[in-house]
Amino acid sequence: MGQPVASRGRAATPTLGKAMLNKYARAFFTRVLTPFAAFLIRRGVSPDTVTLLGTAGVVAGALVFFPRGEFFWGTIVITLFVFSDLVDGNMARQMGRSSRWGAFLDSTLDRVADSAIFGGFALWYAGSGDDNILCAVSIFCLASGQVVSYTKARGESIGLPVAVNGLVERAERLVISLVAAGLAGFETFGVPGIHVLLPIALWIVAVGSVVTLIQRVVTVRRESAEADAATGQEGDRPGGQDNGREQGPESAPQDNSQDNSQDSSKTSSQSSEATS
Ligand SMILES: CCCCCCCC/C=C\CCCCCCCC(=O)OC[C@H](COP(=O)(O)O[C@@H]1[C@H](O)[C@H](OP(=O)(O)O)[C@@H](O)[C@H](O)[C@H]1O)OC(=O)CCCCCCC/C=C\CCCCCCCC
Ligand SMILES: Nc1ccn([C@@H]2O[C@H](COP(=O)(O)O)[C@@H](O)[C@H]2O)c(=O)n1
Ligand SMILES: [Mg+2]
Ligand SMILES: [Mg+2]
Repeated sequence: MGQPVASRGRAATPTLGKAMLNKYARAFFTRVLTPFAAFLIRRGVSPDTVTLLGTAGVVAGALVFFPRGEFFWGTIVITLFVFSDLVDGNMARQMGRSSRWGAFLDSTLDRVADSAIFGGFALWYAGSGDDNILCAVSIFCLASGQVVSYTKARGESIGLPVAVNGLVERAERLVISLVAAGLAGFETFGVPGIHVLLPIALWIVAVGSVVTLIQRVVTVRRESAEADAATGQEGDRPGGQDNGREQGPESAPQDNSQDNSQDSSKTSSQSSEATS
């Protein structure tokens, strides 16, 4: 235990295909948000509170405004709250209290927030937006985003490094769709034709998610074949460890305490992101 199966006996696999925002923007926002995170800590606020309130704000912004076509104000409210996702981890690290529970809560509530955002778009197009195809594209963005996240979570839970993030990970999905929604909201203030940005963004997120899904599935396929070859296991033998549910030592959830001295709850791939 401790190290992903596929990386045992060789150097740690670098994370390939790192998405642009996680690579370049995270460090910038970490610097900008660190004083605010320190302020919240001094006021006795906990990282879990920030995670919960941030998610509640995103969900409220998305489900109150988007179904009514109020994209400008919806985006403003969501933007105010969505950065809590960078603040909570920042606080936990400053406090030296990064935890597995915190990692679980953070990722789980990310899924809730994403569902509300793309669900809000779907509700608009199903109602007054009156466009069945864009309603379907919004639902596709919602579902494919969840599946993209699941591939990494499941791959890591069966002990693989999943050393790829792919073209469009969560930060890209959010930035592309929210910038477009915010700008589309200017239609209400008299800017003609700008609402077309939202459909364009949804199509980009939908296609990008498919590409990302393929990148991750191909990576997990390769890594699991390598891991099975290295350990002499057959992944598809009858009654065998077909899916990691039988928790032998090779398939047990990782103890990442060796991976990242600052954050024992990070997965191996998150560790490589954090250190690059
Ligand atoms: C003139 C006005 C125009 C009006 C329109 C403009 C409005 C502004 C619009 C949008 C800004 C949206 C910003 C959204 C930023 C989102 C940042 C964020 O939440 O990033 C999340 C991520 C956190 O990492 P985690 O480790 O918690 O997440 C993991 C990850 O998501 C995995 O993803 P997946 O596998 O699904 O791919 C999950 O698997 C895992 O479970 C999960 O835990 O942070 C990053 O990734 C770091 C990068 C942050 C980049 C932020 C970029 C912000 C860019 C532009 C902001 C512009 C702001 C302009 C404001 C203007 C206001 C008028
Ligand atoms: N309530 C929380 C939230 C997060 N964490 C830790 O932060 C990591 C995520 O960092 P972000 O910069 O992406 O927010 C997460 O893996 C946890 O280790 C926490 O402990 N408690
Ligand atoms: Mg977070
Ligand atoms: Mg998060």
